[in-house]
Amino acid sequence: MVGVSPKIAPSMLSSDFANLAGEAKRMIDLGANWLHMDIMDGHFVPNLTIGAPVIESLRKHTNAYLDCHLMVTNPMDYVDQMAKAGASGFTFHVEVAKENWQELVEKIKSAGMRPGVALKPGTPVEQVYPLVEGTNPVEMVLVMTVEPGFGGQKFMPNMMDKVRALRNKYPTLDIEVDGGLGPSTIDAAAAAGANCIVAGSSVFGAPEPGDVISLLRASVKKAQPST
Ligand SMILES: O=C(CO)[C@@H](O)[C@H](O)COP(=O)(O)O
Repeated sequence: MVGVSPKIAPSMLSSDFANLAGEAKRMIDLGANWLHMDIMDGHFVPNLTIGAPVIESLRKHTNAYLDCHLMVTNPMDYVDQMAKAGASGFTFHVEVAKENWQELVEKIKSAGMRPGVALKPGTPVEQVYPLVEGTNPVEMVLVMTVEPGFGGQKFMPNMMDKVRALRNKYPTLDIEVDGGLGPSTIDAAAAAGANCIVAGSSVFGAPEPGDVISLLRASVKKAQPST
């Protein structure tokens, strides 16, 4: 397997939102590569979290890569505001972009963000292939390993078939997994080929979050020895 570098991205959904800047700094100081930001609209998923104003506030306190996962029904409406707010990555859901993903990817890139596509557990992996292979491809695929909407859910091991299929087809693609990742599930995800690891409750709920971040990274490195 060609090496793709590990990116450990604590999900800030599990952080203390009242102290977001402090929590972000704590995660970066403990070795996180990215900060994973869950944007929800209360429609695509049955939960509401943060939007561009909070990203804009956080951006004043950190230079970190803000890996934004848009769990929204109309991602196109969010591109300009997220770029202006300081988002680094913009990952939209394939389920709501079947008609306009080419225009959407173009717009995300033009706005200076890195495009990614996410898929829910019930969505066949084949649906994202055209987005990875197009002339204007996405740069990351996010395989949801829980139903999107809430932290603290149980990892779905059968999603590893999707990760394996993606890694076999695309040796250098960034493949992210999100939901239920922690010390007991990381080895399965890493062995399947995931290199970008989102982890919320396992990091923020640990007595030593830095140890969990290190363990997640070590597992990805072990599975991909050339990184
Ligand atoms: O996108 C989501 C939930 O929709 C995730 O980013 C969760 O926040 C991950 O939390 P844990 O499962 O790691 O607690």
